[in-house]
Amino acid sequence: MKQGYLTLETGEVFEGVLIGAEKDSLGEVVFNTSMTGYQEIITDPSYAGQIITFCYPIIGNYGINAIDDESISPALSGVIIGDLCETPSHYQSINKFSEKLKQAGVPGIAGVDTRLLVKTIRSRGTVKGYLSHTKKANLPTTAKQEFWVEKVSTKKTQFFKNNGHHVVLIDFGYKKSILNALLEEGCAVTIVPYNTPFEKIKVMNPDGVLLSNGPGDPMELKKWFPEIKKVSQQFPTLGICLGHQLIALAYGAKTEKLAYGHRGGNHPVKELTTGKVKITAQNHGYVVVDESIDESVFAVTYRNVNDQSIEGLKHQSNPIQTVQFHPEAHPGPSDTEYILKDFVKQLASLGETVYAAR
Ligand SMILES: NC(=O)CC[C@H](N)C(=O)O
Repeated sequence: MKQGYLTLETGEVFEGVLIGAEKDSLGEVVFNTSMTGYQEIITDPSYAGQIITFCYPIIGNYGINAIDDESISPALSGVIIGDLCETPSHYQSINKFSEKLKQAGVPGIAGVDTRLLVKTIRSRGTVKGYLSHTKKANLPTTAKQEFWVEKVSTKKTQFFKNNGHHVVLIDFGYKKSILNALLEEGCAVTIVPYNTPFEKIKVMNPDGVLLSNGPGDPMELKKWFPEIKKVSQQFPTLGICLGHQLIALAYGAKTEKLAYGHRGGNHPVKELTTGKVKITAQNHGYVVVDESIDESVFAVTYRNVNDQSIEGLKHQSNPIQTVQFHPEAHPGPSDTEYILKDFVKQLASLGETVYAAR
């Protein structure tokens, strides 16, 4: 195995051995604290452009199976792990973690002191890093700014037939588990590209619309805020993660970047109406700014127990709900799967809703 290096823009260099695809890679170095679920994590399109550090020390031990991919292929820029297991043991395993990376063209580095790296990111804030086979004094500055949503969103509209309500899923980089959750509830689902205008969605005559998760800074989608607002004014709407941020922005709120993001499977979130705490799966670097919420338009429904950040919003008069966390889980706890179920259930009761004048 070849020696490799991770150079952070703040100057620290971490050594290890290169795994996966043989290529250098630049990305935002983030960390995920989940103890399981590496397959779902590397295939979550929201990680496009990022290099993930796995906090859990052993990765690859239960292999890769045929069912847990969250997308067609990993879109992330790299992985950083402690111990790589090359002898997986699980009855469903069909591949090795390192092989999966190689096949997807994703480079990685193993044998890294991930504990020290995570401590570094926690003190520095999220930093850019460069994965390569040589030590670098500086990060490449020539890399062009990518628009990751464009890369991971579907190019074509896709239809999934079913007997229940028709939901349009706007694909900013959706996780397969969101689609599966809708299909399990009996929904017919139409997946549309991220840049589908309101008029086109209107013609599809959905019973509800779901705005998916996705990579990058939500402000990159500024051009689409008016369309998103129109969609939510016309149809019962649920926003998940990036979808949550986009709806907030479309109504005039602001987002900001967290110091080092929430990524993991045990983020406690308080439901404000009941005081109950749910344990959630999370993966986000941006949050909606508290002070920017117009409370006559949106009520805050959930808050993160650790840092009090906004985790959910509900429109004061229309059926628009958003969550910053991932109710579809995969990986992570299913405490909040009722959010997707309730979204579908309310479509039944809404029928021909007469919307309040806005
Ligand atoms: N999972 C997501 O949808 C992530 C949303 C956004 N890209 C963020 O990092 O905050």
